Amino acid sequence: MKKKLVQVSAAIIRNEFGQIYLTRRLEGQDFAQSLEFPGGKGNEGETPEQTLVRELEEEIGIQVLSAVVFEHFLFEYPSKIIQFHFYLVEEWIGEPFGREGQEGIWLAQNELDASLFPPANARLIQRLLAESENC
Ligand SMILES: Nc1nc2c([nH]c(=O)n2[C@@H]2O[C@H](COP(=O)(O)OP(=O)(O)OP(=O)(O)O)[C@@H](O)[C@H]2O)c(=O)[nH]1
Ligand SMILES: [Mg+2]
Repeated sequence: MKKKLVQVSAAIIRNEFGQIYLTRRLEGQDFAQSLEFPGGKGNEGETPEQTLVRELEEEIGIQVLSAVVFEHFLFEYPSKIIQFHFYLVEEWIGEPFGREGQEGIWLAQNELDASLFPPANARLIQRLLAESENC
């Protein structure tokens, strides 16, 4: 059967100290306990940016003021293909917290570890690590 194509928007939320806000996926979700960039699946008729703004409000209670495209890419999982829309978010209102009960942490960009994330994130994390060497 043809795999379903799922649209997902997620954010690299970076503060003035070069730290990134990550959440831990909950039991019952795929990749439970993995770290993730907050975000989620698009609803019918939404643009990727609208999805991002809605998901960040729902999941971590912040209002996005600016989101810059970081990378769009496709990743094939055994059961589906995900079209990812990653944004860099450096301006927002509110203090992020796990609104759905998920743990949230701030981690220095140069301390990201791909082994703690779902496989789709590996290349993105490599890029963030490489870019953090220039800071
Ligand atoms: N948010 C997010 N999802 C990711 C990342 N990496 C990655 O493979 N994914 C996958 O992308 C999909 C995102 O869906 P999600 O579970 O966050 O969706 P959602 O917030 O709309 O939740 P729901 O489906 O429970 O309503 C999942 O299959 C998840 O495993 C990531 O860094 N952030
Ligand atoms: Mg989500």
